[in-house]
Amino acid sequence: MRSRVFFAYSREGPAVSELVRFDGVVKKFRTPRGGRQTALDGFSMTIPRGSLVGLLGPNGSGKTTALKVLLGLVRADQGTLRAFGHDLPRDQRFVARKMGAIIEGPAFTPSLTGHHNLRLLGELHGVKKRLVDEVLDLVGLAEAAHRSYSGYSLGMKQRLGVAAALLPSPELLVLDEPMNGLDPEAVRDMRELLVRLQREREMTVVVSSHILAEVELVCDRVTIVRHGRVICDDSVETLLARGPARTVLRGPEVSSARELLDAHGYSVIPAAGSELHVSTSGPSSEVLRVLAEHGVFPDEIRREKASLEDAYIEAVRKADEERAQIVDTNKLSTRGRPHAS
Ligand SMILES: Nc1ncnc2c1ncn2[C@@H]1O[C@H](COP(=O)(O)OP(=O)(O)OP(=O)(O)O)[C@@H](O)[C@H]1O
Repeated sequence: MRSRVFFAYSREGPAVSELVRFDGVVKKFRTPRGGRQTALDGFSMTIPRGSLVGLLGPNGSGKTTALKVLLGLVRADQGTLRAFGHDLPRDQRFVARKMGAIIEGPAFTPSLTGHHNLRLLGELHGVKKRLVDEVLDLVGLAEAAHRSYSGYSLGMKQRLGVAAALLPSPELLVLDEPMNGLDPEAVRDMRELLVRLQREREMTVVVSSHILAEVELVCDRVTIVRHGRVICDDSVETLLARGPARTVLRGPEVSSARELLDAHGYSVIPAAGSELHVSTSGPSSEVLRVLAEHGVFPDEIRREKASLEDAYIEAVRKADEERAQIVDTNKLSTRGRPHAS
């Protein structure tokens, strides 16, 4: 039989396939100088039940704010948010019981052991000691459970954070940058843990991250946020299939090729071994034509499948282009408007 921790599937009748839906959510913060900082600007996304969602976006794009709104830590100014078939913030208390989270790093008492820290948190949720042992085991900290938290590595601290988030037996686990600052081994442990929670425990997991290669490996869905708006909310498969292909150029002339292609609006990433990765929605021959017209001839050219990084950079570039066009159009229409007399 399933343990109590994870026996959390819908008791409200048929399973809701869409666990969360943000629709046009707006959040503006007051700044110390009395201004307004827009963190969410019509934010819309869905979280399907059972998915492992990667929430991506540049620093300050609104990821943490969106997660805080979902968790009831911040109140939206406009828009609608539904979770588990309930409206938020109206039914926040009901929905809160179904979610576990780490936002901006968990706070633990350094002098206490991992086990003791969790016992104290467990008392808040009214959970039994057995459950504390179970979550510690699940995150791979059973052996280190009775060591003091201050001696834990960063990876162990992050996993203890996940263990704490699992204490309320959540259906939805929300983790803000759980892989931040971890070494490759700890990243791998965290990746395996997330996949296990999703596949074996049937949990829905949302992770915000800047580590695109990891997101590509573990997530089945990606939401990209830019300037408080969602510019892509899709399965990783669809995003990669729809995204640009990559033309790889190699040779001594790649730095001039980079300048040229940059100037022609291509997304260009320099890589190791004098390689240049060029995201292209059209055929590689278009890239070669631009180079040849300027007398630049790479030694080697090959075409590769795009990575999530290519798709991400392309999505952000397109969104910025569209935004710049809207700004230009607004400027023109303001200039063209007759002055009030
Ligand atoms: N409490 C607050 N008061 C004022 N401004 C805030 C507050 N919280 C967030 N912001 C601003 O809202 C915007 C979005 O911030 P948020 O933390 O949601 O971004 P993020 O995508 O999570 O960034 P990062 O990747 O750096 O964690 C930023 O401009 C930030 O400075």
